[in-house]
Amino acid sequence: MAVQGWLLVGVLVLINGLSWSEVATADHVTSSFNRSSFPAGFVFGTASSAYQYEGAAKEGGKGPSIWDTFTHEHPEKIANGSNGDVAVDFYHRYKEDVKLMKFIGMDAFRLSISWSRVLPRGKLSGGVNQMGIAFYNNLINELLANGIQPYVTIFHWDLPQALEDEYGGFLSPLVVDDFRDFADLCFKEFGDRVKHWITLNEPWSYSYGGYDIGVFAPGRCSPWVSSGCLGGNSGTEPYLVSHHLLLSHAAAVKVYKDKYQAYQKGKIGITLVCFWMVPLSSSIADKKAAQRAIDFMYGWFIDPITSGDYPESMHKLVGKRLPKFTPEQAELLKGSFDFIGLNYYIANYASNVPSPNSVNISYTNDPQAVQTTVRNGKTIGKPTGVNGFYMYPKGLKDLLVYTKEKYNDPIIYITENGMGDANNVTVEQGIKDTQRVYFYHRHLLSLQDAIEAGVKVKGYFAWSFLDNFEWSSGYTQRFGIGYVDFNNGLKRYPKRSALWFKKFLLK
Ligand SMILES: N=C(CCCS[C@@H]1CC(=O)N(Cc2ccccc2)C1=O)N[C@@H]1O[C@H](CO[C@@H]2OC[C@@H](O)[C@H](O)[C@H]2O)[C@@H](O)[C@H](O)[C@H]1O
Repeated sequence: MAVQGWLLVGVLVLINGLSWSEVATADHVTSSFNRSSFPAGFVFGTASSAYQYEGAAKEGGKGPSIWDTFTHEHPEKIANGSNGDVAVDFYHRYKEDVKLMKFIGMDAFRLSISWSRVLPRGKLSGGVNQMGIAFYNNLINELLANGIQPYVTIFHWDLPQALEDEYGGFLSPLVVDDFRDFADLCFKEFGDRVKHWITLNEPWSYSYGGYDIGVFAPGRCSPWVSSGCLGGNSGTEPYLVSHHLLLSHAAAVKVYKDKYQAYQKGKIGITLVCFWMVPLSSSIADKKAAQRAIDFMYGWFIDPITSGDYPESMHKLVGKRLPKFTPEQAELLKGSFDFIGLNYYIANYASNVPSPNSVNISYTNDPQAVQTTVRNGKTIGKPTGVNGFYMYPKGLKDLLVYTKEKYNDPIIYITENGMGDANNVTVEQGIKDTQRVYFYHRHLLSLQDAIEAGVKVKGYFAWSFLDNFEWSSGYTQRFGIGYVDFNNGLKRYPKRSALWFKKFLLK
């Protein structure tokens, strides 16, 4: 749908008996809360990832990724057996979509590079796919031509299948040099225009999803966790994979700082995810359990890149199963970022597990903390369209203040924040996402509180720009501020939330 279409929809909102102020009021927005409520230069954007958006899975010289393999070989692991073969066809429609981002008034767009689109065989020695390089150059140039800054994630889980086949991907230390070479290629080809780099998206999710519970590619876990896993050990492999993810991150940062940053003058960081953890009771045991839950989800990664080692609680509870950094690796990791990217979605209650499971050893069981969402019959927040996900805006501020106080007051970008709707209503109903407007309004108020508390947050990215392929949920959940009609040519429509952002972002 061209921009004119979105403009028309905007006008229709007015004609449809709802003036801006009525829409605004109806959508919990006061005209006093808007872009100017944030520091000058604060960046507002939306986020995406290659496998969830691009489609063209076998086009333009792209090689297979583990997500292409996982969705095709194990459709039972994805809702409705769907996949990212076409996704939302961003590969072909990016120019139209960039115009829509401009229509909304976004300052930036977060995208990821498909490793196997630029290096089909995963390694430099396997050859660079110039059509892949051209796609990302065209996309970056289109964004810049429309006044939108590209924030680029180098790895958003879509490992080339060739590297999984050759040495087990991130289970092997061999991945570090190949990731370093991939990152180097990205810096060389795009770094003259890309000034914000994110090495990894949510290493926690890649390890936990792919190797502890096996719901994500490559679908590994212990047999007692799930009979559907394709081999694996939930007590050891998540720790090995995260170790190699961290070493890969550090290697890429070193290359950027040694070879490019001085003259390209960009910044580099990593995106981590953390649920805020609320002790289920005021007992010391539950307060300690909440801290352990944060250590095992967030400290697992932010501790090594700030102190050069894993959290003490992980050493204590994981023991010999936790890999060790050499002194040289620790030095490479310490301070390996200019900013921290943080993805925030939900909070959970955490409570102590009094009798640890010594038989079923896994990453999930190691923290001896169980996460729930109900206390005294009341859920932790308002429900969303995603089972088990409840709104907890205060957790965003709490997580930010925790990071400021515990990790030496780093520069932070919120690189993802959003909520999902169930994909079970008509288009007309789906675009009236007043709950999402409420979600964003409340979370931006919480973000404003964090900034007022002195947290150095420099930007905020809504997940997501468009409804897209939501991993194991396929297309059954909609996270976009832009609606995609999967049953009618992937047409795009602005949701109420997109129009709310347009008003919020007016300069
Ligand atoms: N999806 C994740 C993390 C998945 C961790 S592995 C396992 C699978 C899963 O859905 N969840 C729950 C979850 C979801 C979101 C964040 C953390 C944890 C898991 O813990 N993170 C960000 O969340 C965004 C929203 O994810 C959806 O969250 C609800 C899920 O039901 C749905 O499958 C997932 O795509 C993704 O689109 C982004 O690509 C990704 O960076």
